[in-house]
Amino acid sequence: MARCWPGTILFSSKAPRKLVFLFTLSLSVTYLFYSLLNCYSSLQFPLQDASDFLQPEAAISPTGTIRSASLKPDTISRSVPSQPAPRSSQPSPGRTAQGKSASRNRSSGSRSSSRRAPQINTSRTNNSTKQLSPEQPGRIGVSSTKERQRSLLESNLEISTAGATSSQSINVKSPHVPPATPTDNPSASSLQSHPGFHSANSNWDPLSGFPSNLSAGDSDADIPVTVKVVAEERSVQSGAGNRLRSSVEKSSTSDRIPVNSEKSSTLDSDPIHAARIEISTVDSDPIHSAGEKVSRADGAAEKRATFIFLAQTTSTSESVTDQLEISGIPSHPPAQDLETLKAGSHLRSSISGQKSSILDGDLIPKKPTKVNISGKGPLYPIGTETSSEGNHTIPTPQTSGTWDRITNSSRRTSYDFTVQSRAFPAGSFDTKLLNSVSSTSSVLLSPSAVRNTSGYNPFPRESGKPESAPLPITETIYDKASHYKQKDSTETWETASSSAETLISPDLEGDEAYKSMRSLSYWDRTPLAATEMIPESHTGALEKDTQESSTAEEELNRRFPVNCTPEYGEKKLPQAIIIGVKKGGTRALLEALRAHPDVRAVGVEPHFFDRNYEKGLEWYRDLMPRTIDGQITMEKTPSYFVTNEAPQRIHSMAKDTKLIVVVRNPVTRAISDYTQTLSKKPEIPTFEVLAFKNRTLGLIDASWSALRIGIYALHLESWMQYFPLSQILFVSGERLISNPAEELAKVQDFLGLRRIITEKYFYFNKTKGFPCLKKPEDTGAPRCLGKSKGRTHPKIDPDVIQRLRKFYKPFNSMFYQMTGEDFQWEKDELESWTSG
Ligand SMILES: Nc1ncnc2c1ncn2[C@@H]1O[C@H](COP(=O)(O)OS(=O)(=O)O)[C@@H](OP(=O)(O)O)[C@H]1O
Repeated sequence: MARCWPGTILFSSKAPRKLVFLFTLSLSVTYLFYSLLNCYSSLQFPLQDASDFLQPEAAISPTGTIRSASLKPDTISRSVPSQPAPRSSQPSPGRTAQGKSASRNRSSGSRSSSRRAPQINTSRTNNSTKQLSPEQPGRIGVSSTKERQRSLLESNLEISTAGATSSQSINVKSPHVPPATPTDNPSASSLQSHPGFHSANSNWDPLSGFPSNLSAGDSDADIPVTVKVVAEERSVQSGAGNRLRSSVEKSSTSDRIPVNSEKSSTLDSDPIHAARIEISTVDSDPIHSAGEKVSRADGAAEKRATFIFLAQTTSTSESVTDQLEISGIPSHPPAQDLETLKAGSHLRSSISGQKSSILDGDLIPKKPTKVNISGKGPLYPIGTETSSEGNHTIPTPQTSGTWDRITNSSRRTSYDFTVQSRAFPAGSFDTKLLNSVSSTSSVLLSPSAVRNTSGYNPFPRESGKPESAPLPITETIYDKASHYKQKDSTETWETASSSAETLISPDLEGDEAYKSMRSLSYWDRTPLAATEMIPESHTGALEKDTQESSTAEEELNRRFPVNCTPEYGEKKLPQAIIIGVKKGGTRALLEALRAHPDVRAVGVEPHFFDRNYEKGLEWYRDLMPRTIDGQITMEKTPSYFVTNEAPQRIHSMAKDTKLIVVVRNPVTRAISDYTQTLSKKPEIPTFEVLAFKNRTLGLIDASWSALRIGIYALHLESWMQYFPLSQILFVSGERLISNPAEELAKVQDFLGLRRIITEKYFYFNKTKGFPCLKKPEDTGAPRCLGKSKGRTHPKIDPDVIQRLRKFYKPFNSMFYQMTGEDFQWEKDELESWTSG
């Protein structure tokens, strides 16, 4: 071997010295050249290590084209054969098999981003080559890594022109992408710790929220589900010069399609900037084909789609906070596609993935951070007799981060997540609990209804006059309130009667009502602090939705403002919130609590977590009354209970917030809800008409908000994903009327308050037909709630009531199991049914 080396020959032979010198020189020059080359390349690609989580960026239009302002149309139209992707990026057979196995135990760590990175094969001819450099105008998601450039070189890039604006349509091949499994899913633990669920199912799938010991059912379950994902990146900056740019890509195991364009703006004049991106599999590629279908051994099936969302914030400011909210909205397909899904099938979707960011700046080390993202949608019963639409959001914990001391720096974040929808055919549940839910096969919950209470129109049909005559429903409850401590009837009647009169002021509507925003409690007429009144600037934010708002707000607006603000204490965010349910008795409870010296509550419903969230926590805090040490701040907004975003939002405000839900027989609650709407819109159709999709077939319209709100088990599930049950108190709306002191004792204990509001505080007012509040030792006048509380309900067809009872029965029993408490609504109904 040594003999073959030219140097050996050179030195062994009697070569001239000049030749030896030349040989040595050439070796040195070569070495020097390679050293310099090496040095240059490391200067060129200093962020190579960041390539793990940075995706190749492109200015992506909604139609799937890449825009680059610097490209000239005449130079970019071409199509080139693809070249093989590098071996490291090819899906290995093993990995593909792994993906198809639908293993739910896959760790998120197994999803290396290098595998996720799209392999883009590009071909270039002559001057057609377009370097997709970060600095190009109109570009997003900057990544100048060597890895990225290699990807681009190896990509299959189809470049075409589109009118005056140059654009490239990108056809990116992606390797197999197995979805991540969240390592920490709070929903799983809350479900598992729940007594009802725990006893019925020892093993719960943390991702799907289904029992993992499902028995096999129909294996032909298809999942005709489309998915829309809304990702929103916000940057809150403290100085000028911030810019936020975002782009998004959708990918699946089989392809990767850019679906949305850059959003970019400077934040100088727009301190809270939001880049909102909607990705939909519907537009170009339904999940049928884009997503991967996985047949499962337990008879269920699932589809997945993976999305990548890139965001970049460039900053010259001192500090930046950025937040991301993702919600997946799986939607059911048109009714005809649903035929494959048998009645009793269930659908559930989840979202899981990771947020990875890197800070890139002079003062900041390039250290990637990773945050897991996960969320789970509600359990959806699906039947063949359903509406043509249906979707639901998947509540996803908001991720946020703050970066400080930034000068000319940028943060690049990639969100890589998988939306997974799983359908479980009828009969695949072997638990009594879920079978009872499956039996309500004619129910499909309407998407818009579930997603957004305020925007939902509960009366979409032809209007008509209600046919039924009024019937005072509350009477039956009072007849049963045998242990109720009544005051001397004559005295009470007169006092309460006049008291009630003084509470009823002339009707004020709209602006007028808001201008006269009052904060005086119904029961406690001690003048409230001015701070309890909504500031003028806030009133616009509390605009009423006449169909969905509670009347409490309206009535509060009729009170006279009293300006005697105690200037001591401070405004705090609420530590306890009455989150529901509408028409459950929430006002009665709050007003009773306000008589407690250690409770301070805002009189109106702030609707912060459903309608005014974008106004920020400071706005919310400002609505609150001042408190001193030892006092708790409260508010009530009953619509929170049915607002999908509310649990996550309240959790992100303070995860130890105490939640109170006043629940009431869902049938009576629905009638009460309807009565409220009827009082404002007498022209609406009858209850009987609105309650059915098809009355002949007996199909209940569960998308009607008045009925949907009463499916407590469904809504509670969303809350259990964020809060342990020990943090939620369920108050019986019926007992709040029949024995308010007892319910108040429970509430005070739950809130850690002294038991001050006792039976001495209440008396039953026969005229009002409800308990009213009095001060202990008979000081002060008795106070009853206003006339919008305890309305006379219209008489409803008994057959309709019967059908509704049947409809709610399985949901009620599920709710009893979830809460560990039997609210006895079936028993109440039976009694009122037989006695009536
Ligand atoms: N003490 C007392 N006085 C009057 N009304 C009482 C009381 N306690 C509970 N209730 C019941 O409260 C029902 C209204 O519930 P909410 O206050 O939650 O309604 S709202 O959502 O705020 O609009 C209201 O419903 P309707 O009877 O249908 O009007 C009452 O039944």
